Amino acid sequence: MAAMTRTTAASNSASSFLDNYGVSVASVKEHGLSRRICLKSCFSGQKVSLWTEVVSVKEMPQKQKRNLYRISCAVTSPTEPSTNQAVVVPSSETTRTECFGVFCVTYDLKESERPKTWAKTVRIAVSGAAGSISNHLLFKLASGEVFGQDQPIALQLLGSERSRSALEGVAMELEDSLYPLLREVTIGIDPYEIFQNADWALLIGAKPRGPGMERADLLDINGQIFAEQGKALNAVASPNVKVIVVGNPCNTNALICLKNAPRIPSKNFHALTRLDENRAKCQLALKAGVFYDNVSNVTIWGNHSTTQVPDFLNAKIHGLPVNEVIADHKWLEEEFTSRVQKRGGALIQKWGRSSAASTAVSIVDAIKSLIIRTPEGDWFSSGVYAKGNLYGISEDLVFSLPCRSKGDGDYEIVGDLVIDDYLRKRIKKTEEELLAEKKCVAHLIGEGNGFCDLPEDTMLPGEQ
Ligand SMILES: NC(=O)C1=CN([C@@H]2O[C@H](COP(=O)(O)OP(=O)(O)OC[C@H]3O[C@@H](n4cnc5c(N)ncnc54)[C@H](OP(=O)(O)O)[C@@H]3O)[C@@H](O)[C@H]2O)C=CC1
Ligand SMILES: O=C([O-])CC(=O)C(=O)O
Repeated sequence: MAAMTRTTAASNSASSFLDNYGVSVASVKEHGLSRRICLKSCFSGQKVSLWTEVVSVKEMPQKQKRNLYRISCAVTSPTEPSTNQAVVVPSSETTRTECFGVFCVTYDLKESERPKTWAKTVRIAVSGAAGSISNHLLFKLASGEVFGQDQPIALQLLGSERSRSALEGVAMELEDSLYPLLREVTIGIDPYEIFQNADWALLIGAKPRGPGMERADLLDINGQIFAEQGKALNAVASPNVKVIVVGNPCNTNALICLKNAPRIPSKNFHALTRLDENRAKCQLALKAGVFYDNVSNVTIWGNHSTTQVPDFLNAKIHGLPVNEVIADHKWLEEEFTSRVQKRGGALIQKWGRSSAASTAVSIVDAIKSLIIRTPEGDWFSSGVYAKGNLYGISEDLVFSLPCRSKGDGDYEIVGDLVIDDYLRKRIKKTEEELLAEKKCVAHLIGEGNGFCDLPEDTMLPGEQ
């Protein structure tokens, strides 16, 4: 693997020194006469701020047909200034996972510019990275808008043979954007490599439903992608990785993914229903004639499909129940619900393609909801593993529910919403749909043979 390298234990104390501080050499790449060294992480501990840079690379005599490089790393800290050396052995096989272009060089700030407080790099794996949603999302992630302006980012981008060239194009645009927080970009087609040590996995890539394709076929084709990716996450991602599944049908894909990743807590898997919540807030604001930041407590129940249940009963405008602000109850029960359910399709009719920018924004919202404390009394919607919910919903599903977070990446399900007959009937319907989808993919979640008997009106929001 040309891009994979390791430091030899026999070299000297440098590799263990580097390891101790969370720094390792990720790759050595030849560019004409020069060699670019990719450091795996720039680490800042709580007690000492460290800075690492490769100051020289010297080719050593060939041994067993491999090049050895002696890399001198200057590692300095306020308390422990030191210079060490490590020997790096690039292996001879070739892989398609590699650090990209400018991201293979050491990030090199002047002493006076070195931030004192930067945290350990957050590793974000993104699948479907050359697709439309990613084209908006990646730049938001790299800019610091999501994780904060003192948080270095590594983007690990998963594509396929199909998108290989486009993926390089994406990485070139990231290069040209000169984001100071973006320390690494790796691109590749093997989830076992791209998901290595991922702290977040944003699973966007999925096959769109083609003309004449049955939903059952879509469930099976995409289910296989998510089963494989679940296995890869299980094998190589951070044990506490947070996974947001966007690729449709996202609830069932998320269920497949978590069932194939037993090492990772099921709680860490989400299906994106935040776009639906945002759409619902917008419609309520429009009807009430208020700006949308006055709308809160909006829940999307169930599946990201046209059976989803946008909840106006528990929602609030200006802190008041929606029912008290919008007198037109017929509109709420009929038009509002259907508008939110079909908003994706309405947009496709206008644009000629499905929501990409607003989906990227909603992924950002979904991440922020987990890393920032939920405002007192409010909640957000996410498709989560429905274990321990207080609403009598089948446990073994990924179901959109009201959630609240302390901002530590974790969340709890909010258990005290009012469910009236109107809501109950509709929640039942979306639950039945998810149970039917689950039966279709039984073969992908270790529950025997898949058998598909889907309700006729099962659709994605973008289908009409
Ligand atoms: N949950 C939600 O709220 C929303 C979900 N979505 C869903 O997100 C997904 C991505 O949307 P978007 O980025 O607009 O789509 P694009 O078509 O622009 O990109 C999708 C990517 O999926 C990958 N892919 C994986 N397997 C296949 C396959 N068998 N055939 C074709 N492409 C494949 C492709 O990348 P590669 O070749 O690199 O694998 C492609 O770049 C879709 O499933 C869409 O339905 C969209 C909007 C909202
Ligand atoms: O159906 C689609 O692919 C798009 C989608 O999920 C949405 O707009 O909510």
